[in-house]
This record gives sequence, C-alpha cells and structure tokens, in this order.
Amino acid sequence: MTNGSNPPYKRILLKLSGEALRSPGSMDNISPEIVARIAGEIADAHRQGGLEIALVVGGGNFWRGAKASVRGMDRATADYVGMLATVMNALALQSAIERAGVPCIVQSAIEMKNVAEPFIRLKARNDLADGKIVIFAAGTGNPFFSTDTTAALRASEINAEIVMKATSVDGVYDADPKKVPDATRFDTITYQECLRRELKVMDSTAFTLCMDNKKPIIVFDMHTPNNITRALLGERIGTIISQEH
Ligand SMILES: Nc1ncnc2c1ncn2[C@@H]1O[C@H](COP(=O)(O)OP(=O)(O)OP(=O)(O)O)[C@@H](O)[C@H]1O
Ligand SMILES: O=c1ccn([C@@H]2O[C@H](COP(=O)(O)O)[C@@H](O)[C@H]2O)c(=O)[nH]1
Repeated sequence: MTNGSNPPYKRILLKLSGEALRSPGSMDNISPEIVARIAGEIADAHRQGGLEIALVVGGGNFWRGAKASVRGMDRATADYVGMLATVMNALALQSAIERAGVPCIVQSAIEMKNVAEPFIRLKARNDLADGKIVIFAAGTGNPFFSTDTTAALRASEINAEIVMKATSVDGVYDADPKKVPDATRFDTITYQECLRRELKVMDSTAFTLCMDNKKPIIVFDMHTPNNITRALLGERIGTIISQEH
C-alpha cells in the first residue's frame, strides 16, 4: 500500500534502466514520451513524499562496453563510450524532470562542464537537502564498472537508505526470466543468495557493495505505469534484497 504521508525511506538512490528509455520497435534510443512519463512519476513521488531522490541512469539503450569488447574493441575505450551514453540519458531526464516542476541537476563523473556539474559529493548532499533531484551521470568515471555499481557507490556516499533498481523485469528470479520463462520469482532474497546463485540481475560488485554498506535493494519493473511513484513512496512491489529474508 502506498503511504504517501509517511514514506519509509526519505533519501533514495533510484537506478533507472537505460534500456527502458527506448520504446519497443522504434529506432530512437531515447523515447521522449517514456522519459516524460518517468520524470512525471519521479516528480509526483518527490512532491507527495517530501523525499530526497538521487538518480543513476544506465546506458544500455545506446551501448554496453562488455558487448563491444567481445566484438574486438578495446574494453576500456568501449567502457568510456558507455559512460558517455549515460550522460545523454541523464540530460534527457534532467530536462523532463525540470519540465515536471522539480529542480534537477546533473553531476558527471567525467568532467563535461558545458552540460553538467562535476561530481562533488557534499554539493550533491546539499542540493538533495534543498529539494533538488540530483542525477549522477557517467557512471563511476572508471571503466570495468557498471551503473548498478555506480548506484551502490553513490548510495553509500550520500548515505541513501536504499537502492531501488527500476528495470524491465518485475523482480529477481532464480534464472533470467527473459531466457527461462518458467523461472521462479523471489519476494525477498539475501545478498549472499544472489551471489551464491550468480543471479545476473545486477553485477556481483554492486551486490557486494550494497551488502558491505548495508543498503537494501528493491528490484522492480518500471514499464508498469506508476510503479516508480509507488516504489519511491514505499509500496511493497518487486523483490527486496537485504541481509535477512
Ligand atoms: N536472475 C535474474 N532475475 C531477474 N532478472 C535477471 C536475472 N538474470 C538476468 N536478469 C536480467 O537482468 C536484466 C536487468 O539488468 P541489466 O542491468 O541488464 O539491465 P538494466 O539495468 O535494465 O539496463 P541498463 O544497463 O540499460 O541500465 C533484466 O532485463 C533481466 O533479463
Ligand atoms: O562506472 C561505470 C559505469 C558504466 N560503464 C560503462 O557504461 C556502460 C553502460 O552502463 P550499464 O550499467 O551497462 O547500463 C557499461 O556497459 C560500461 O561499458 C563503465 O565503464 N563504468
């Protein structure tokens, strides 16, 4: 049940799938309509819940470094391309969130001063406290990482209470539900179990960082309208990953 007046988490790191910004069957990497819908949902939760919301967005709608390196490209270079892709997504989201009525800034881990502020942890914390939404772009700034790991890292740095992963599946399964149609979904699962079973819904570095820093994770489907607002306001959807079952 949504508890708009007293949401359980006040400072949240929301990781948005880059892949989910693309509309199915379209040539566009970013769908302005989908971005506007997501921004509206985030703005609603921000207003209703009085929340501090930081965002990390993936880049899978444009590029994944590991896939390009399998095809012969230098891995570090491919990863920098991927990090730049996340900046494009961040700018699209920033503009849409501002249009939805909430002030929003982008901080980039790779300096890009004409379009984004540099990543400065304390400024991000102050901006969140001042009611702005902060988008962390360009991943960690380092190759060989992912935006899920970025989400875990930034959540720890800003002392967010939880990491919410908004993606294209409705939770964590015992196998990839896109490949194994009769996979079984978990309501709750521990970090250790995810690592032991090598579940690929997030990479192991991200799981480990969340585990070590005691950040619970919620994995939920962002295609269902209003799910982002519902999750941010504390409604019980998706799968919760934590220390305890
Ligand atoms: N055990 C599992 N349970 C749920 N999803 C899984 C599992 N194993 C693999 N997946 C896959 O993980 C994907 C989500 O993670 P992934 O990081 O690849 O995408 P994303 O975060 O949505 O996109 P982006 O990289 O653009 O941000 C799902 O689309 C799903 O197919
Ligand atoms: O810290 C980081 C974060 C990301 N990358 C590269 O960007 C792409 C896109 O991110 P996803 O998490 O896959 O959506 C990723 O595949 C990496 O190539 C990075 O190098 N470092």
